[in-house]
Amino acid sequence: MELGGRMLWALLSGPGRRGGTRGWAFSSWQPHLPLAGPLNATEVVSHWTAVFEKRGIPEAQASSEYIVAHVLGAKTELVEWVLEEVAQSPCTVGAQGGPLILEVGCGSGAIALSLLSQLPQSRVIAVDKGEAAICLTQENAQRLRLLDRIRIVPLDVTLEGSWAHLLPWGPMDLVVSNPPYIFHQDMEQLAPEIRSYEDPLALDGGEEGMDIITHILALTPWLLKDSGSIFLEVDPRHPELVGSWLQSRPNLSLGLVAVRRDFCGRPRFLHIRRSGQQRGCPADAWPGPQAARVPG
Ligand SMILES: C[S@@+](CC[C@H](N)C(=O)[O-])C[C@H]1O[C@@H](n2cnc3c(N)ncnc32)[C@H](O)[C@@H]1O
Repeated sequence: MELGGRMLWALLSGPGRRGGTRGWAFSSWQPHLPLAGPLNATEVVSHWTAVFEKRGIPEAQASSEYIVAHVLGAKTELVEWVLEEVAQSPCTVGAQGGPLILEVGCGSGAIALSLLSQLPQSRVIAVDKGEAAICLTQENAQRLRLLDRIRIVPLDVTLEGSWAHLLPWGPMDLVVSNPPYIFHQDMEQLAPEIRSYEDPLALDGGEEGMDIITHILALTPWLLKDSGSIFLEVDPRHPELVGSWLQSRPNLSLGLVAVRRDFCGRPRFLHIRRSGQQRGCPADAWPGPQAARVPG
């Protein structure tokens, strides 16, 4: 966090800033576009994406977003939302006093392990189909001494019948996922270094980016408690698509109850709940697919 803060501070300080005794390599950069304030986060991201591109910095947009998000403390949006829900809703507390959580596509384990460290009564099942991801989550859990509350399971959610052994603790209170959600046609537009080094299966969500998302949702009648919730990170086009998909499948008893935006204002996080709960909608409640169109 401190590094990100220093980096953005140095970046925003513009030409001439030398970084004092903690000199920073970027501090002598001469931005090509003047930064006129006040700026919002999106404008800062755009500005530095352009500068990074000009300088040949790899993953210009992603790097710029990452740094700005980090500085603004927005990097863990999804995790924070889950924590808020747990704090507010007695329904999400499992028999042990903390929610039982399933993470689909755990990658390095960042989401699962953040939740476990914040929820000392909680237990997590983390699944991923990638062997490297499983090993990494295992390593990180060990390093953080959280192994006693996490089960790390190699599993492809698209394979039928693989779920039975996933419920040693019974149905889950929460399902959390940052699944592969990039639209297939957008994969070509990814930066070359992402295409070269990232496993496309970790990112490519199929034609409309919904392949893994719909598998997760379709499995929830077996995996999720009646009062359970699903939190997903998605593409900005997905709130509308997922809302419509759920409306056409009432047998799943799932409703999109809230959407949150990322620090750039894009609708990127979904809260889906199994019906049967009669709670009021939160302030950021999902207005329905028709109202959800993002202008421009
Ligand atoms: C976008 S990454 C997210 C990683 C991590 N949760 C995070 O937020 O950084 C998606 C993850 O989903 C996993 N994945 C992709 N398809 C899957 C499938 N069919 N079943 C289980 N995991 C899958 C990938 O291996 C990858 O680790």
